[in-house]
Formats: sequence, C-alpha cells, structure tokens
Amino acid sequence: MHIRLHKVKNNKGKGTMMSGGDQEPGHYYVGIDVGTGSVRAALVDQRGILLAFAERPIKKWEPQFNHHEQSSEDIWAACCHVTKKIVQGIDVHRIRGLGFDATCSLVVLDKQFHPLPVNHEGDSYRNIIMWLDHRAVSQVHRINKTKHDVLQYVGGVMSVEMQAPKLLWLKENLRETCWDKAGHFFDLPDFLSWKATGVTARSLCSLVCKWTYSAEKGWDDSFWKMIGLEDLIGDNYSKIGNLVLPPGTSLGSGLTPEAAKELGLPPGIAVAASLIDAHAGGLGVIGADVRGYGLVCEEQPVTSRLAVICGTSSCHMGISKDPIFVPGVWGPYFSAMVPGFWLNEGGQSVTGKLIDHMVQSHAAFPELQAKATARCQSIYAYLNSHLDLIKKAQPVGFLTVDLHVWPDFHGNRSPLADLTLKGMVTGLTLSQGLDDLAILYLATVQAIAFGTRFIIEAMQTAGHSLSTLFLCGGLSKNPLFVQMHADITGMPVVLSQEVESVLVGAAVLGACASGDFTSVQMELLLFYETFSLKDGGNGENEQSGESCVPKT
Ligand SMILES: Nc1ncnc2c1ncn2[C@@H]1O[C@H](COP(=O)(O)OP(=O)(O)O)[C@@H](O)[C@H]1O
Ligand SMILES: O=C(CO)[C@H](O)[C@H](O)COP(=O)(O)O
Repeated sequence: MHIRLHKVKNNKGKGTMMSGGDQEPGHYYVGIDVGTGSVRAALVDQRGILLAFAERPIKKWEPQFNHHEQSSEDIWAACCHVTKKIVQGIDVHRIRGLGFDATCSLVVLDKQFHPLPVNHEGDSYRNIIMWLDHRAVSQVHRINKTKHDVLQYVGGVMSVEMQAPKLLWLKENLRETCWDKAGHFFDLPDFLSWKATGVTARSLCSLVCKWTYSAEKGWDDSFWKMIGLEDLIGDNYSKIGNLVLPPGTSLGSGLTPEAAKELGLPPGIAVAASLIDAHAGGLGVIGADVRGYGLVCEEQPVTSRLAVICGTSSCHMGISKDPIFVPGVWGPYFSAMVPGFWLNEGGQSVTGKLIDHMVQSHAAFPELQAKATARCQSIYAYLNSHLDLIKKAQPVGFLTVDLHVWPDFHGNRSPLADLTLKGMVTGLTLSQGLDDLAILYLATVQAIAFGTRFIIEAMQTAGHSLSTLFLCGGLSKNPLFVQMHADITGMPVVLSQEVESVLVGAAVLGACASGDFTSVQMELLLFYETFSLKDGGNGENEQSGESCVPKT
C-alpha cells in the first residue's frame, strides 16, 4: 500500500512564537543532542528556526561481545567542540539558554566526580556503559523474576538496557575497582547538565523512564532491597539522585564559568534539566500543525500521533490522557515527555545499526563504496537509486518476495520484550553482487518497518488510537526507510522540514529554563503555529534532507 508522504515546512515568513509576543527580538537558544554515534549542537532562534548546526563523532569501544563503552570526557570534549562551532560569528550575549538531551547511557564517577572504569581492564577513561550494552543479562533475568510492582511501568519486563541491571552488574563484577568507589551514577543527559552547572539534580524524564522512579511516590526502597542494591538507598539515594526536576527547569545559577569557557558560551546563561534523546525528538515533532493537508490526524487529538525517533535504535512514543498498560511496551509514564499526558514508549534495539551492519558486512560492500564515492553519493542514496534501476516496472517492495529478514539481531525490545531473540535471514542464494546487497538492504528496512507495525498493533490492542506517524532521527533522512514505514503501517508519515527535530526539542528546554518560554508543552505548540504543510510527494527526492538554514 502506498501512502503519500507529507512534509512539514517551516514557514519563516510568519510571525514569531514568543509567548506574549513582547520579548526582545534576536534571542538564541543552544540545543545539544548526544546520540550513540555522535554529538550534535544547534543554535535555534525564538521562532524555532535552526540557524547553525555542527556534529562530531564520539568514540566507542566494544572490549567484548555485548559490552559497549564510551568516555564521558570524550563526549564532553565533543559537546564543547560542536558548541564552539555553532556560535562562531554570532553575538553570544544573545544566547539565553542551553538544553541537553542524550541517549540513556550510564555514567560512573567517584565521590570526587572523577571517572571510574566500567571494564575489567580498569580503564577509567571508559566510564560509560552504553545504552545498547547487553552485558547484564543474568542480572535482568533475576530482576524480572522478582515480579516487583515497579515492573508494571515498563511493560511488565525490565529491559537489559535500563539502569538497574547495569548497576547490579557493576556491583557483582567490579566491586573493588568501581562499585565501592562510586559516588555518582548518572544517566548521560543528567551528567551533561551537571557538567554544565555543577548541579546534581536529575531529570524526572530519565529517572521515571529508565530508573524505576515514580513521579508520584519517588523511589521504592523495596525494589532496590529485593534486587540486592539496598546500598543505593543510603544517604537518601544521593548516588542515583534525590533532587528530581521536570525537564526544562532552570538549574542552579546556570552555566558555571568553567563550563562556559569550555563551551564558548557566556557564564550564567540558563541551563535546563534535560531530556532523553527519544523524548526530545518526540517533543520536537508530536505537536506539528498539519492543518490543510487532509491528514486524518487533523481532526483528531494529539493522542492519535506516534512519534518515531529512528537512529542507532528506534523509539515509538505515544501519549494518552489516561494510563494505558501495553505488554512489552514501556510506561505508562506520567508527564515524562509531554506534561500532563501519559507516555508509552515502544522500541527496537538497533535499527540504524542493523542496516549499517547488513550493508557493511556484505561481500559487495567495497564495490558499493567505490561506486557511491565515484558518484559523490552516500551509500544509502546509491542503494536507493540502484533499487530503482533493478525494480523495472514493479513497485520496489516486490523485489523481496523471496528474501526475508527477522530484525531482532540484538533481541526484541517491543512488543515481545525478549532479549534472547536473534536475527534471521531466509531466502539466501549464492549471489554476492551489488543487486543482492541492495535487495538485502531493502529486506532489512522492510523488516524494521514491520517491527514498527507490530508495536503499533500492540499499542492499538491495549487502547491507543493511532493514525499518523511523525518520524525524526538519522534514519528519517532515508526516503526508502520513510516510504517503507508508510507502506507497511498503512499510515501517513509526517516529516519536519527541520530535519534536526531532536535538537529543536533540546533548544526548547533551554528556552524554558531562560524563562522566555512558560512551559515545554505550551511553547512547542506555539512553535508549530509557525509551521505549514507542503506536499512532499513520495519522498523520492529527499535524500539529502532538505534544509532551510545554513549549516556549519
Ligand atoms: N542521510 C542518511 N541516509 C540514510 N541513513 C542515514 C542518513 N543519515 C543517517 N543515517 C542513518 O541513521 C543512523 C544514525 O542516526 P542518528 O540519529 O545519527 O543516531 P544516533 O542518535 O544514535 O547517533 C545510522 O544508522 C545512519 O546510517
Ligand atoms: O531514548 C532511548 C530509550 O528511551 C535511548 O536513548 C535511545 O533508544 C537510544 O537512541 P540511539 O541509540 O539512537 O542514540
């Protein structure tokens, strides 16, 4: 089934979106987004328009299978590098606020805030257990066996990617070198706001979604005792957070002089309590004004929209007025993304990474690279046009009638919530050529889109009423990926003209912290009043991610 794609266009000609409309013109906000593969920063103005963008890759280590590590020093250095780039040539005194979002990796520091090793080698530079790390399998099985009440709020089954199993792994495996010396365990978004302000407050978003904290009841002592981490309760949970603030709240006295110097920003500007990356992306797209394009969601409440943030992994964010419990889908979490709404979060553990893996490990990859380079195209732009060549008169989807991929190479996050699942390919032949690679790539993209459909079906069965997808993240720049999601789910897909929607979400946090915006939710809706829709055709020409602003 082919559904035409729609594209949200940022209409610069319309008025500003400042609340009350009486603010000084020319205020800027900085958003910093730390993904699994890179750090991105953006300078955003008060109309939500992205004025400058910079990106820098970050280091990753895989010392053994399923152990994935990073360095908080490396990530902070990358944050400083990209921020200095985006403010080059502008009057930095117009910058009013800074917001961070990041993937939910676990950062470990000692009592003096120095990095501690999360590895058997004792390398303290590698002090982050990455979000996609699956080392804590035995620990998460034992946690799930407790059937503790907190598990109800993560779809009934805790994921190995969440923080409790990783903490238990550290206690059981690195007692002397890490656990006993640890003073602070941060979710990466909270580490970043601490680094900028010196304030150890945690974001409600991180603690509720990944650490079993309840917005109503706080920490549950019985859970930590039951899983063998009773030592975290001491000193009023100071190691994992006892001051918990809603995203967008201004922290302390703002940017410290030291952090200001490192980032190239003025000291004292407001810094916000942060958001998880998927949640920043969800906020960045879910309120889009789609009036005038005949989309079914135009007449429906915002709860009919599913934001899908597709990067190294994919997250499926749906909101509701009342709590909905979906087996295998995280949440319901109150106010964790849009204030006043419950959030359910489905997800696929590795999607972009799976596509990269399938393509890069194929025998024809060197040939693909050489041909794409010769045409000055990305490998994905090349593959998409190659599929168009070989499909002849057929719709491209028909190329995979004999080839099928089961995409759970890194387990299934939702809705099966089974980390033991593995990937599968059926229909292989002896062919190793470029056609074969292109078709395998297509089958992988289709399998991921079927995974999204599977998640949507589980959410609908439990009571969500979803009609329209809003995509963002690196994979949303791939028109084949977007088109397959439209075809396979049977739902229209809305893309923002501003391809860096996650960063807009982060910058909105900074705007809220500065006091220029009254609330994350209010201001996002206002942001989208300055947007209008444009028919984006079938997405065939959008490979480069059309952008309306100069990028550095
Ligand atoms: N223009 C593009 N075309 C196709 N795929 C893309 C494009 N840009 C990024 N990607 C894919 O998106 C994924 C990374 O998305 P990103 O949002 O940057 O991830 P993360 O936030 O995890 O660092 C990678 O798998 C990459 O191959
Ligand atoms: O938000 C998250 C889960 O809630 C994770 O941070 C997200 O899935 C990781 O994204 P990526 O690997 O694409 O950076």
